[in-house]
Amino acid sequence: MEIRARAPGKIILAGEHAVVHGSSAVAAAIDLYTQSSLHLPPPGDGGAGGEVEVDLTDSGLAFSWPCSRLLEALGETCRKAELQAPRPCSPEELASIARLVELHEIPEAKIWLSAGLSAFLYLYTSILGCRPGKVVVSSGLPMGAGLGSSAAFSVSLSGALLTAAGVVCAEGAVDGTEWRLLGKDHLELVNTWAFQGEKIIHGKPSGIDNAVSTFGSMIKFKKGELTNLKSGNPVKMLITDTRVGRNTKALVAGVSERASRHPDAMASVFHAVNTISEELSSIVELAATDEIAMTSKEEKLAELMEMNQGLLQCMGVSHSSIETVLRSTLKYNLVSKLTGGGGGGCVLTLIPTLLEKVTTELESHGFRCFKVEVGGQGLQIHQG
Ligand SMILES: Nc1ncnc2c1ncn2[C@@H]1O[C@H](COP(=O)(O)OP(=O)(O)O)[C@@H](O)[C@H]1O
Ligand SMILES: C[C@@](O)(CCOP(=O)(O)O)CC(=O)O
Ligand SMILES: [Mg+2]
Repeated sequence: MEIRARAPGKIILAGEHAVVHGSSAVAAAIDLYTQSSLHLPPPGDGGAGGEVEVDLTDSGLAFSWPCSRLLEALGETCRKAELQAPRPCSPEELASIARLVELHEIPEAKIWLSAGLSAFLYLYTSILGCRPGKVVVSSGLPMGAGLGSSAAFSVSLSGALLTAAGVVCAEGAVDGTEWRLLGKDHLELVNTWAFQGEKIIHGKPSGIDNAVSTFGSMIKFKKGELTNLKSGNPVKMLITDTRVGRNTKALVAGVSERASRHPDAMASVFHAVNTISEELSSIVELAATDEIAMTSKEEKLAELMEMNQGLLQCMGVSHSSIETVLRSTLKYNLVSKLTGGGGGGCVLTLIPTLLEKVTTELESHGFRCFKVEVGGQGLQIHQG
C-alpha cells in the first residue's frame, strides 16, 4: 500500500513571535509543499524482522530502525496510542526517542535534522505502532528559513499516517489534479497530531504554522482560535531567502527570555503587534469587497508591515542580512518585513497590484502584453 500526502508552507504577514505570547497573527499558505509517501507492506509481511525507514530525499539521508529495537525502547507508546486524542510526548519518551535518533551518525553539518527525525519517530510509532513501513519525504520548501517547513513536515506525515491507520480518509478531489481533500473533522485531527510534531521541533509553537499548513487559505490566528480570511484580491508578495540559516526553536526561546527580562516593555510590544495583526486582517477582508480603494489599502498594508518589522527588531529577531533586504527594496519604494522566526531566513516584500492592474487595463483594449526578462542570451541550441 502506498499513501501520499502533501502539505504547504506558509508566510506570516503579521504577528510572528508575538503570536506565541497570545497576540493575533495573519498567515497564508503558499504553493510550495512537503510530500510524505508512506509504503506499508501487507499485514503479516516483514513481521518482527521488519524495519521502520525514513528517506529524507532533500538532505540525501535515509535512516532505519528495526521494529524490535523500537518496541524495546518505546514499549507502551507502540502499543496503546489513542488516535482520536493525541497525548503530548512526555520528557522520558522524548529522551528515549532522542537515543534512537543518536543510534545514527548524522553529519555535523546536518545535525538540525535530528529534531525532524524525533518528530518522525514520535508520529510514526504513536499512530502506527512499531509496524514496519517506509516513508519517503521530499520538499520544495527551504528548511529552517521561516516558510514553515517544520509544520509542513509534521502535517504531511500526520496526514499520511492517519490515513493509513484508517482514522481519516480523503473525500473531494482538487480540480485538475490527482490530489484529494479531507473533511473538516479529519483535518482537525491531523492538525492536532501535527501540533505535537511541531512541539518536538519548536519547543513552544503557537500552532499557527501547522494550522495554516493543514487548512490552507489565509487565516487570522489567536490563542489557538482560527478565522478564515476572505481575500478576494490576493496580495502579491516577493519572498527573498537570505540563505542565512537559523533555528526557530532558539529564536522563540530568545524572545521568551527577553520577555522575562523586560515583562512590561515586551507586553507593550506584543500588544502593539496584536493591534497591527487585527488591523491588517480587517484590511485584507475589506480589500475582498471593495476593489476601487485597492491602492490605499496596499499603502496601509505596507505601513503595517513596516511597523511590524520595527517591533520584530525590538524582539531581537532581525539580522543584518534582513536589514540588507529592507534597504535594497526601500530604494524602489517597496516595503519588506521578515517572515517566520527571523534571525536570517526569508523576507517578504509587498508587490503593488498597480502593475497587474495596468496590464489588465491594456489587455481590456484588445492589446497584448508580454512580461519579459531583457538582456538574456542569443541563439541557444539543444541537441539530443
Ligand atoms: N523535509 C524535512 N525533512 C526532515 N526534517 C525536516 C524537514 N522539513 C523540516 N524539518 C525539520 O524542521 C526543522 C526546521 O524547522 P524550523 O527551524 O521551524 O524552520 P522552518 O519551519 O521555518 O523551516 C529542520 O531543522 C528539521 O529538523
Ligand atoms: C516564530 C513563530 O511565530 C513562527 C515560526 O515560523 P517558522 O518555523 O520560522 O517558519 C513561532 C510560532 O508561532 O510557533
Ligand atoms: Mg518551523
